[in-house]
Amino acid sequence: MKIAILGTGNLGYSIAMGILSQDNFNLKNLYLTKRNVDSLKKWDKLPNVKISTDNKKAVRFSDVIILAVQPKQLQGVLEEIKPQLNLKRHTVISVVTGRKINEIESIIGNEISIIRSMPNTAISVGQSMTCLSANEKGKENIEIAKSIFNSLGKTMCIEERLMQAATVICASGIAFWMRLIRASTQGAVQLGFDAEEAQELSMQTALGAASLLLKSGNHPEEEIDKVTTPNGCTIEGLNEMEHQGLSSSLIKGVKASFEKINQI
Ligand SMILES: NC(=O)C1=CN([C@@H]2O[C@H](COP(=O)(O)OP(=O)(O)OC[C@H]3O[C@@H](n4cnc5c(N)ncnc54)[C@H](O)[C@@H]3O)[C@@H](O)[C@H]2O)C=CC1
Ligand SMILES: O=C(O)[C@@H]1CCC=N1
Repeated sequence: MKIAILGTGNLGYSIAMGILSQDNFNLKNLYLTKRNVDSLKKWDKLPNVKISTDNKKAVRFSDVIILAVQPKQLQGVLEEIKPQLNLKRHTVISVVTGRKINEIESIIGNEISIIRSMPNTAISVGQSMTCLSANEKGKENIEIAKSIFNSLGKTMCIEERLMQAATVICASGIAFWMRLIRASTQGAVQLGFDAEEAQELSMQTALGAASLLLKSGNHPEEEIDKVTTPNGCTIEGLNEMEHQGLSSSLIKGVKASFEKINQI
């Protein structure tokens, strides 16, 4: 696969990290662009990686174009690369928050494959949850996007109207879960563990909880029932957390994030 990432900032960098660290990724060339390429220099020596500020050149040398710039930068980049786009050859994948497929089509047309995608930063370690939607032409090439993002985690094809919600749950969700892990770590320190041990305990326990649900297919409450000994310490802690608004604050946070994303 010949892939270009236009705008290799936080998210673009994470995607590049993921692609370059997966041994089984079918990569021929990876073209990375950004305005100041200094932070990408360490990859310049890799034989299949090219670093540049030149978006047009990156498009000419690639088949899959991943757009990873800020929302306000997208229009300029699309206008710049439009003359280089080949309707048969190129698949354009946008990971830009809040920019709809029809906005992209209004600049580069609807005869080219356009896939709107929302990965999260766990893509750098091959564990992203990535949602995908495509325009009519893009539906023919959705397998290309799936093969890229399935190599870097899991994918789900969704209706485009749900893309903002998916962004909150999966992309912002990484930050939400980090805070929960940090809070649990702080609790463990208060109970006597040193900071490093506390974080390891919290991280592995979070991974174990998610793995239990993934492997068993069970509802979280079914697993909670197995842990909550009657009159025991788990239900005592859980009920106190709920009295303090744990579930309610998470749901309100998700809603606030969703309201904000609709203003971006
Ligand atoms: N799914 C997720 O987990 C996340 C998604 N995002 C979304 O991803 C997009 C990028 O966000 P970040 O990576 O945080 O932004 P960023 O500002 O770190 O990266 C954007 C990059 O684009 C480059 N750039 C700007 N104009 C350019 C141009 N004309 N040609 C080539 N490169 C250009 C900049 O130099 C910068 O390196 C945004 O739409 C953001 O909302 C951001 C963070 C996390
Ligand atoms: O915070 C944001 O607006 C972006 C979109 C999802 C993750 N980061």
